[in-house]
Amino acid sequence: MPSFDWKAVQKHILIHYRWVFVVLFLLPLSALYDIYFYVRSWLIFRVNSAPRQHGRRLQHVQRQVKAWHDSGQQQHMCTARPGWQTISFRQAKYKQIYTNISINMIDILELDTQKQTVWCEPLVTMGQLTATLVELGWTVPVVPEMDDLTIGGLVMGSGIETSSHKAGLFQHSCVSFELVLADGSAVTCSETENAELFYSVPWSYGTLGFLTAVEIKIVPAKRFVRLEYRPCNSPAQLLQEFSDATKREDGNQFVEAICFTRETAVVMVGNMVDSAEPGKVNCIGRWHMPWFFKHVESFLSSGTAVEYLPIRDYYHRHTRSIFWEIQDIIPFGNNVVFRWLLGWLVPPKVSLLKLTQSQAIKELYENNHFIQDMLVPLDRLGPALDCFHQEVQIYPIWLCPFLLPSRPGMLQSVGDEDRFYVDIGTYGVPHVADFKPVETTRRVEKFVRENNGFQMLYADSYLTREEFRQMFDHKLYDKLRQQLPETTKAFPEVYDKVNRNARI
Ligand SMILES: Cc1cc2nc3c(=O)[nH]c(=O)nc-3n(C[C@H](O)[C@H](O)[C@H](O)COP(=O)(O)OP(=O)(O)OC[C@H]3O[C@@H](n4cnc5c(N)ncnc54)[C@H](O)[C@@H]3O)c2cc1C
Ligand SMILES: NC(=O)C1=CN([C@@H]2O[C@H](COP(=O)(O)OP(=O)(O)OC[C@H]3O[C@@H](n4cnc5c(N)ncnc54)[C@H](OP(=O)(O)O)[C@@H]3O)[C@@H](O)[C@H]2O)C=CC1
Ligand SMILES: CC(C)=CCC[C@@H](C)[C@H]1CC[C@H]2C3=C(CC[C@]12C)[C@@]1(C)CC[C@H](O)C[C@@H]1CC3
Repeated sequence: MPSFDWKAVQKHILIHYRWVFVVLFLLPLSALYDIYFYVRSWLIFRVNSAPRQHGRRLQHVQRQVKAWHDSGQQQHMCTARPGWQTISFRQAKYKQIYTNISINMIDILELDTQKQTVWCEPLVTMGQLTATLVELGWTVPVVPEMDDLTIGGLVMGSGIETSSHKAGLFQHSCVSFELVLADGSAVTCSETENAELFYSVPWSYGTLGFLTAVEIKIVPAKRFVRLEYRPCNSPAQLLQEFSDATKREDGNQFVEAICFTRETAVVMVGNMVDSAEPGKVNCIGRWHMPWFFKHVESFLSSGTAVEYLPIRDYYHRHTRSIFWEIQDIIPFGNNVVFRWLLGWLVPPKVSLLKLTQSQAIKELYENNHFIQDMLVPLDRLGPALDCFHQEVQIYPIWLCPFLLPSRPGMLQSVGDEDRFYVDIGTYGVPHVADFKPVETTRRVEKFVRENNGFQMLYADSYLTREEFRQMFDHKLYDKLRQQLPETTKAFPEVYDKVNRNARI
């Protein structure tokens, strides 16, 4: 009588019935968390207590860094933000070894409508910022999609959205940064003050100093986004439609595409408007509405169409379904009965999914899942889609164009001129026979490197240190690390924080 393989049964349940735990526990917990921080942020902003608290919090960060300095600088430093709270695929191993500096700065400090900027602390999230600004008729030029993305992570890492073909990456909307350096001094930098530091902060992953405030441009927000859906039925049609929409000078404030197969895609072009045509408003963000990407897919059969989305519904259109990742977590999540009954609790927080994932789930995502955002020159989109199709065959694919301005810093486009790039986002289960995470990812990384592209570093990066330095221009970064006080003692290099071996 063969013995019963309890471990196999347990693994099967943990993987195939994860939705039970997610629906019964994580969804309610996530909702409670969001309600608490929404009310807290609303109150703090209304009573305007944040600016006074900021000075105290800044001194707290400085004191911690000076204490590290006085204790003999035994270990590198990093922020104390728990790794499970970050919108990155893994948790940072170094947080258990380095000296953790608490930067619990989570408030919007000041909105200056004359200067048209907003001052934020680094743990302000995109959901918090849009909820505050849009109500007042303002927004920021680039609103990265997911609610829980923080200003600190989007500056020190990277941020992109469908307005990036006009406004660049999130970093290109930033006017100035306030940082605490390795000697405990607080400095501000901008294009006119400490400019080399200003250009080196983006993509530095907290290895030049601790970010304590960011000044970001604001632009007027209108009530709706007029969104035009343009189905494409061949790769050639997609490339033409997507490139024309991206390069068009006037209009097209928002451009993105979702590829549903190698042949089919929907290009979406949007513009902010103050009023909507009757009967064409789609409040896609409402709890009971379908997942956005499923709604977009329906236009492949119904043809070109125009809708008007309330602006916050548009900004966070992929949030409820975590792009399309939720289908692997709650497979029936788009079912109309589930949506009407429990849709108001969705999505589970990425942080809690990270915090509670079992070893079986981690192994499943390690060996049968691929999550990457690769940034390639727009004129290499065709070969890039061929490469992704050959290597992983994951659909949908998210395409988001962006303008990379010619500026000093880690991201240098070929020929030192402003250049259009495209973010190719692939998140899901590979459908190729011989998927091997390391070998496959390294082949894709090689394609991206050879085509003057970049890898978004929230994902698993298998680049060697040499390959990483080929992909990202370290000239100014290395100069700053030598010039800034105590920096090489205080912080590792970016590579040491983002390569796959630095994460679990
Ligand atoms: C149900 C649940 C869900 C959670 N989900 C998240 C999450 O998605 N993101 C997350 O950062 N933490 C999350 N947390 C972690 C939360 O920050 C911890 O409970 C933390 O230890 C609370 O710290 P505190 O008691 O000092 O509260 P507080 O001092 O009020 O909060 C401090 C910490 O909470 C987090 N935080 C506070 N406000 C925000 C904000 N506006 N945006 C992002 N983070 C903020 C930051 O990590 C911050 O360091 C969650 C916790 C629970 C119980
Ligand atoms: N639409 C988009 O653009 C999306 C982007 N992303 C990714 O998510 C990331 C943002 O995730 P989020 O959770 O907000 O960021 P994280 O907390 O993951 O931070 C990213 C990096 O920035 C560093 N950092 C963050 N805050 C500070 C600070 N105040 N001072 C110094 N260093 C800091 C962190 O250092 P440390 O490790 O020391 O804490 C970490 O290395 C982006 O970088 C992007 O790659 C994900 C989804 C969508
Ligand atoms: C639009 C850009 C630039 C990036 C989008 C990236 C996201 C789709 C991923 C970033 C972190 C990822 C995580 C997961 C899904 C996809 C992301 C949100 C999980 C929730 C998948 C399930 C695992 O158990 C936990 C993962 C945490 C990180």
